[in-house]
Amino acid sequence: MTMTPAIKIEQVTKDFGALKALKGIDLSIEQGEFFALLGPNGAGKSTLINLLAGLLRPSSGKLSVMGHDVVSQYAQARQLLGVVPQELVFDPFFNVREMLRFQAGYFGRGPENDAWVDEVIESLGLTDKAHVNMRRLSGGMKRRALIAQALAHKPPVIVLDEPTAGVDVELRQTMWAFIQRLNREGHTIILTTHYLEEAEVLCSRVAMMKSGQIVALDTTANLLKQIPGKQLRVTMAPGSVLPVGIAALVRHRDGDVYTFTLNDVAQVADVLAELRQSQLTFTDMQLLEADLEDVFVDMVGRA
Ligand SMILES: Nc1ncnc2c1ncn2[C@@H]1O[C@H](COP(=O)(O)OP(=O)(O)OP(=O)(O)O)[C@@H](O)[C@H]1O
Repeated sequence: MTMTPAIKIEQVTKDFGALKALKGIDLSIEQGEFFALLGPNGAGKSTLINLLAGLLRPSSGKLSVMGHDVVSQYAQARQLLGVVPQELVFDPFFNVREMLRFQAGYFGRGPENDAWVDEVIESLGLTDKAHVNMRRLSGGMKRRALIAQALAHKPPVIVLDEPTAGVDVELRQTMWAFIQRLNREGHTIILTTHYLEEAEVLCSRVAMMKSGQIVALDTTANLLKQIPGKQLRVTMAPGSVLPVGIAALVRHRDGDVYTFTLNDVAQVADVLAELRQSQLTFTDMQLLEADLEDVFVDMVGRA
Protein backbone atom coordinates (compact mmCIF):
# COMPACT_ATOMS: atom_id res chain seq x y z
CA MET A 1 0.00 0.00 0.00
CA THR A 2 1.33 3.41 -0.87
CA MET A 3 1.07 6.26 1.59
CA THR A 4 -1.14 9.22 0.81
CA PRO A 5 1.14 12.04 -0.34
CA ALA A 6 1.43 14.99 2.06
CA ILE A 7 0.84 17.32 -0.89
CA LYS A 8 -0.50 16.51 -4.34
CA ILE A 9 -0.70 19.18 -7.00
CA GLU A 10 -2.16 18.24 -10.38
CA GLN A 11 -2.19 20.40 -13.50
CA VAL A 12 -2.60 23.57 -11.49
CA THR A 13 -2.82 26.94 -13.20
CA LYS A 14 -3.50 30.35 -11.68
CA ASP A 15 -4.23 33.49 -13.69
CA PHE A 16 -4.40 37.00 -12.31
CA GLY A 17 -6.21 38.70 -15.17
CA ALA A 18 -3.91 38.40 -18.16
CA LEU A 19 -0.97 37.30 -15.99
CA LYS A 20 -0.34 33.57 -15.90
CA ALA A 21 1.22 33.20 -12.44
CA LEU A 22 1.14 29.36 -12.55
CA LYS A 23 1.22 27.58 -15.88
CA GLY A 24 0.50 23.93 -15.08
CA ILE A 25 2.15 22.65 -11.94
CA ASP A 26 2.38 18.94 -11.16
CA LEU A 27 4.04 18.05 -7.89
CA SER A 28 3.72 15.33 -5.30
CA ILE A 29 5.44 15.61 -1.92
CA GLU A 30 5.61 12.48 0.22
CA GLN A 31 4.93 12.38 3.95
CA GLY A 32 8.10 13.03 5.94
CA GLU A 33 9.95 14.91 3.20
CA PHE A 34 11.92 18.09 3.87
CA PHE A 35 11.25 19.82 0.58
CA ALA A 36 12.53 23.10 -0.87
CA LEU A 37 10.58 25.28 -3.28
CA LEU A 38 13.05 27.65 -4.88
CA GLY A 39 12.80 30.30 -7.56
CA PRO A 40 13.46 33.96 -8.24
CA ASN A 41 11.04 36.75 -7.23
CA GLY A 42 7.74 36.36 -9.03
CA ALA A 43 8.27 32.68 -9.93
CA GLY A 44 4.96 31.74 -8.30
CA LYS A 45 6.03 30.19 -4.98
CA SER A 46 3.75 32.28 -2.76
CA THR A 47 0.85 31.82 -5.17
CA LEU A 48 1.27 28.04 -4.90
CA ILE A 49 1.39 28.25 -1.10
CA ASN A 50 -1.69 30.47 -1.00
CA LEU A 51 -3.52 27.90 -3.13
CA LEU A 52 -2.50 25.13 -0.71
CA ALA A 53 -3.70 27.20 2.24
CA GLY A 54 -7.03 27.87 0.52
CA LEU A 55 -6.42 31.63 0.43
CA LEU A 56 -6.69 31.58 -3.36
CA ARG A 57 -8.54 29.28 -5.74
CA PRO A 58 -6.80 27.66 -8.70
CA SER A 59 -7.92 28.71 -12.19
CA SER A 60 -7.73 25.01 -13.07
CA GLY A 61 -6.37 21.80 -11.59
CA LYS A 62 -6.46 20.21 -8.15
CA LEU A 63 -4.49 20.42 -4.92
CA SER A 64 -4.75 18.23 -1.86
CA VAL A 65 -3.19 18.08 1.60
CA MET A 66 -2.93 14.55 3.08
CA GLY A 67 -5.54 13.42 0.55
CA HIS A 68 -8.03 16.24 1.25
CA ASP A 69 -8.94 18.54 -1.61
CA VAL A 70 -8.15 22.15 -0.64
CA VAL A 71 -11.35 23.46 -2.24
CA SER A 72 -14.04 20.82 -1.67
CA GLN A 73 -12.63 19.71 1.72
CA TYR A 74 -11.27 23.05 2.79
CA ALA A 75 -11.64 22.67 6.57
CA GLN A 76 -9.92 19.26 6.75
CA ALA A 77 -7.15 20.26 4.36
CA ARG A 78 -6.49 23.53 6.20
CA GLN A 79 -6.38 21.80 9.58
CA LEU A 80 -3.60 19.50 8.35
CA LEU A 81 -1.47 22.42 7.24
CA GLY A 82 0.57 24.96 9.20
CA VAL A 83 1.75 27.97 7.22
CA VAL A 84 4.37 30.43 8.39
CA PRO A 85 3.61 33.48 6.28
CA GLN A 86 6.14 35.90 4.84
CA GLU A 87 4.55 39.05 6.26
CA LEU A 88 4.14 39.83 9.92
CA VAL A 89 0.36 39.65 10.32
CA PHE A 90 -1.11 38.90 13.73
CA ASP A 91 -3.98 39.63 16.05
CA PRO A 92 -2.88 42.46 18.35
CA PHE A 93 -5.25 41.74 21.24
CA PHE A 94 -3.81 38.53 22.66
CA ASN A 95 -0.65 37.69 24.52
CA VAL A 96 1.55 35.00 22.97
CA ARG A 97 0.18 32.02 24.90
CA GLU A 98 -3.45 33.10 24.47
CA MET A 99 -2.91 33.60 20.77
CA LEU A 100 -1.41 30.11 20.36
CA ARG A 101 -4.20 28.43 22.34
CA PHE A 102 -6.79 30.35 20.40
CA GLN A 103 -5.17 29.32 17.14
CA ALA A 104 -5.08 25.67 18.17
CA GLY A 105 -8.70 25.90 19.27
CA TYR A 106 -9.64 27.33 15.92
CA PHE A 107 -8.33 24.11 14.35
CA GLY A 108 -10.32 21.94 16.72
CA ARG A 109 -7.71 21.30 19.44
CA GLY A 110 -8.74 21.48 23.08
CA PRO A 111 -6.92 21.69 26.44
CA GLU A 112 -5.11 18.39 25.65
CA ASN A 113 -3.04 20.46 23.23
CA ASP A 114 -1.82 22.96 25.89
CA ALA A 115 1.32 20.96 26.68
CA TRP A 116 2.26 21.12 23.01
CA VAL A 117 1.69 24.89 22.94
CA ASP A 118 4.03 25.26 25.92
CA GLU A 119 6.62 23.09 24.17
CA VAL A 120 6.44 25.29 21.05
CA ILE A 121 6.84 28.41 23.22
CA GLU A 122 9.83 26.90 24.96
CA SER A 123 11.48 25.53 21.79
CA LEU A 124 11.27 28.88 20.00
CA GLY A 125 12.67 30.82 22.93
CA LEU A 126 9.39 32.59 23.70
CA THR A 127 9.05 31.56 27.35
CA ASP A 128 9.85 35.06 28.67
CA LYS A 129 7.34 36.55 26.26
CA ALA A 130 4.46 34.12 26.79
CA HIS A 131 2.41 36.73 28.67
CA VAL A 132 3.42 39.71 26.58
CA ASN A 133 0.84 41.20 24.28
CA MET A 134 1.57 40.45 20.62
CA ARG A 135 1.65 44.11 19.62
CA ARG A 136 4.43 44.82 22.14
CA LEU A 137 6.88 42.25 20.75
CA SER A 138 9.95 43.26 18.77
CA GLY A 139 10.07 42.32 15.08
CA GLY A 140 12.20 39.24 15.73
CA MET A 141 9.95 38.07 18.57
CA LYS A 142 6.87 38.61 16.39
CA ARG A 143 8.52 36.41 13.78
CA ARG A 144 9.01 33.70 16.41
CA ALA A 145 5.39 34.06 17.50
CA LEU A 146 4.23 33.64 13.89
CA ILE A 147 6.25 30.46 13.53
CA ALA A 148 4.71 29.27 16.80
CA GLN A 149 1.27 30.20 15.51
CA ALA A 150 1.67 27.99 12.44
CA LEU A 151 2.71 25.07 14.66
CA ALA A 152 0.17 25.57 17.47
CA HIS A 153 -2.23 22.88 16.25
CA LYS A 154 0.63 20.46 15.53
CA PRO A 155 -0.10 20.10 11.81
CA PRO A 156 1.45 17.13 9.97
CA VAL A 157 2.39 19.37 7.00
CA ILE A 158 4.31 22.57 7.68
CA VAL A 159 4.95 25.26 5.06
CA LEU A 160 7.59 27.88 5.76
CA ASP A 161 7.47 30.80 3.33
CA GLU A 162 10.78 32.68 3.62
CA PRO A 163 10.88 32.09 7.37
CA THR A 164 14.40 33.40 7.88
CA ALA A 165 14.17 36.70 5.96
CA GLY A 166 15.51 39.30 8.37
CA VAL A 167 15.90 36.80 11.20
CA ASP A 168 18.97 36.82 13.45
CA VAL A 169 21.43 33.93 13.62
CA GLU A 170 20.27 32.78 17.04
CA LEU A 171 16.64 32.41 15.98
CA ARG A 172 17.66 30.72 12.76
CA GLN A 173 19.50 28.06 14.71
CA THR A 174 16.75 27.64 17.30
CA MET A 175 14.13 27.47 14.61
CA TRP A 176 15.93 24.99 12.38
CA ALA A 177 16.76 22.72 15.31
CA PHE A 178 13.07 22.61 16.21
CA ILE A 179 11.88 22.18 12.61
CA GLN A 180 14.41 19.40 12.03
CA ARG A 181 13.15 17.65 15.15
CA LEU A 182 9.56 17.88 13.87
CA ASN A 183 10.74 16.47 10.54
CA ARG A 184 12.47 13.54 12.29
CA GLU A 185 9.20 12.90 14.11
CA GLY A 186 7.42 12.55 10.76
CA HIS A 187 6.16 16.04 9.92
CA THR A 188 6.45 17.03 6.28
CA ILE A 189 8.28 20.33 5.82
CA ILE A 190 8.07 22.58 2.76
CA LEU A 191 10.41 25.52 2.66
CA THR A 192 10.71 28.46 0.32
CA THR A 193 13.86 30.47 0.75
CA HIS A 194 16.26 32.74 -1.06
CA TYR A 195 19.08 31.38 1.11
CA LEU A 196 20.18 28.50 -1.08
CA GLU A 197 22.77 27.25 1.42
CA GLU A 198 19.90 26.75 3.85
CA ALA A 199 17.96 24.64 1.36
CA GLU A 200 21.10 22.67 0.51
CA VAL A 201 21.77 21.78 4.13
CA LEU A 202 18.20 21.06 5.19
CA CYS A 203 16.25 19.74 2.23
CA SER A 204 16.44 16.30 0.66
CA ARG A 205 14.49 17.30 -2.46
CA VAL A 206 14.16 20.51 -4.40
CA ALA A 207 11.78 22.01 -6.96
CA MET A 208 13.02 25.04 -8.83
CA MET A 209 10.35 27.31 -10.28
CA LYS A 210 10.61 29.96 -12.94
CA SER A 211 7.80 32.04 -14.47
CA GLY A 212 5.03 29.83 -13.13
CA GLN A 213 6.61 26.50 -14.07
CA ILE A 214 8.75 23.86 -12.40
CA VAL A 215 12.06 23.81 -14.28
CA ALA A 216 13.89 21.28 -12.09
CA LEU A 217 12.69 18.66 -9.65
CA ASP A 218 15.08 16.21 -8.06
CA THR A 219 16.90 15.20 -4.92
CA THR A 220 19.38 17.80 -3.72
CA ALA A 221 22.18 15.27 -4.27
CA ASN A 222 21.18 14.62 -7.90
CA LEU A 223 20.88 18.32 -8.68
CA LEU A 224 24.34 18.93 -7.28
CA LYS A 225 25.70 16.05 -9.37
CA GLN A 226 24.49 17.77 -12.55
CA ILE A 227 27.10 20.45 -12.04
CA PRO A 228 30.32 18.68 -12.86
CA GLY A 229 33.50 18.90 -10.87
CA LYS A 230 34.87 22.15 -9.63
CA GLN A 231 34.54 25.74 -10.58
CA LEU A 232 37.30 28.24 -11.01
CA ARG A 233 36.44 31.89 -10.54
CA VAL A 234 38.93 34.31 -12.03
CA THR A 235 38.82 38.10 -11.84
CA MET A 236 40.51 39.32 -15.02
CA ALA A 237 42.20 42.64 -15.60
CA PRO A 238 39.56 45.00 -17.04
CA GLY A 239 38.79 44.57 -20.74
CA SER A 240 40.50 41.18 -21.13
CA VAL A 241 39.27 39.06 -24.04
CA LEU A 242 39.51 35.35 -23.33
CA PRO A 243 41.15 33.03 -25.87
CA VAL A 244 38.63 30.84 -27.70
CA GLY A 245 40.09 27.65 -26.24
CA ILE A 246 39.00 28.46 -22.70
CA ALA A 247 36.04 30.73 -23.50
CA ALA A 248 34.09 27.51 -24.06
CA LEU A 249 34.61 26.55 -20.41
CA VAL A 250 33.02 29.73 -19.08
CA ARG A 251 29.85 28.93 -17.15
CA HIS A 252 28.93 32.49 -16.32
CA ARG A 253 30.41 35.93 -16.53
CA ASP A 254 29.80 38.93 -14.34
CA GLY A 255 31.82 41.88 -15.71
CA ASP A 256 35.46 40.84 -15.49
CA VAL A 257 34.70 37.92 -13.19
CA TYR A 258 34.59 34.64 -15.11
CA THR A 259 33.49 31.32 -13.65
CA PHE A 260 34.87 28.28 -15.44
CA THR A 261 33.47 24.78 -15.02
CA LEU A 262 36.20 22.19 -14.81
CA ASN A 263 36.00 18.43 -15.15
CA ASP A 264 38.78 18.00 -12.64
CA VAL A 265 41.22 20.05 -10.64
CA ALA A 266 44.06 19.35 -13.09
CA GLN A 267 42.25 21.54 -15.62
CA VAL A 268 43.11 24.59 -13.47
CA ALA A 269 46.63 24.32 -14.88
CA ASP A 270 45.29 24.29 -18.47
CA VAL A 271 43.23 27.44 -17.91
CA LEU A 272 46.13 29.27 -16.31
CA ALA A 273 48.51 28.19 -19.10
CA GLU A 274 46.09 29.53 -21.74
CA LEU A 275 45.79 32.83 -19.90
CA ARG A 276 49.54 33.13 -19.64
CA GLN A 277 50.03 32.29 -23.31
CA SER A 278 47.59 35.07 -24.26
CA GLN A 279 49.44 37.36 -21.87
CA LEU A 280 46.30 38.05 -19.88
CA THR A 281 46.58 39.01 -16.22
CA PHE A 282 44.12 38.37 -13.44
CA THR A 283 43.70 40.00 -10.05
CA ASP A 284 42.01 37.20 -8.11
CA MET A 285 41.36 33.49 -8.37
CA GLN A 286 39.22 31.07 -6.34
CA LEU A 287 38.52 27.36 -6.65
CA LEU A 288 34.92 26.53 -5.69
CA GLU A 289 32.84 23.41 -5.11
CA ALA A 290 29.54 23.34 -7.02
CA ASP A 291 26.60 24.23 -4.81
CA LEU A 292 22.85 24.62 -5.16
CA GLU A 293 23.35 28.20 -6.25
CA ASP A 294 25.20 26.96 -9.35
CA VAL A 295 22.32 24.64 -10.18
CA PHE A 296 19.92 27.50 -9.62
CA VAL A 297 21.82 29.85 -11.91
CA ASP A 298 22.02 27.09 -14.48
CA MET A 299 18.26 26.45 -14.36
CA VAL A 300 16.75 29.87 -13.85
CA GLY A 301 19.54 32.33 -14.56
CA ARG A 302 20.83 34.94 -12.18
CA ALA A 303 18.07 36.56 -10.10
N1 LIG B 1 -3.10 38.93 -6.00
C1 LIG B 1 -2.40 39.11 -7.10
N2 LIG B 1 -2.87 39.85 -8.12
C2 LIG B 1 -2.17 40.01 -9.26
N3 LIG B 1 -0.96 39.46 -9.48
C3 LIG B 1 -0.41 38.73 -8.50
C4 LIG B 1 -1.10 38.51 -7.27
N4 LIG B 1 -0.31 37.73 -6.48
C5 LIG B 1 0.80 37.47 -7.19
N5 LIG B 1 0.74 38.06 -8.40
C6 LIG B 1 1.76 37.95 -9.47
O1 LIG B 1 1.98 36.58 -9.72
C7 LIG B 1 3.36 36.32 -9.98
C8 LIG B 1 3.88 35.29 -8.98
O2 LIG B 1 3.99 35.91 -7.70
P1 LIG B 1 4.41 35.12 -6.38
O3 LIG B 1 4.22 36.06 -5.24
O4 LIG B 1 3.69 33.84 -6.32
O5 LIG B 1 5.95 34.88 -6.64
P2 LIG B 1 7.06 34.33 -5.62
O6 LIG B 1 7.75 33.24 -6.33
O7 LIG B 1 6.42 34.01 -4.32
O8 LIG B 1 8.02 35.59 -5.48
P3 LIG B 1 8.88 36.11 -4.19
O9 LIG B 1 10.13 35.31 -4.17
O10 LIG B 1 9.12 37.53 -4.57
O11 LIG B 1 8.03 35.96 -2.97
C9 LIG B 1 4.05 37.67 -9.89
O12 LIG B 1 4.16 38.16 -11.22
C10 LIG B 1 3.11 38.52 -9.07
O13 LIG B 1 3.23 39.88 -9.40
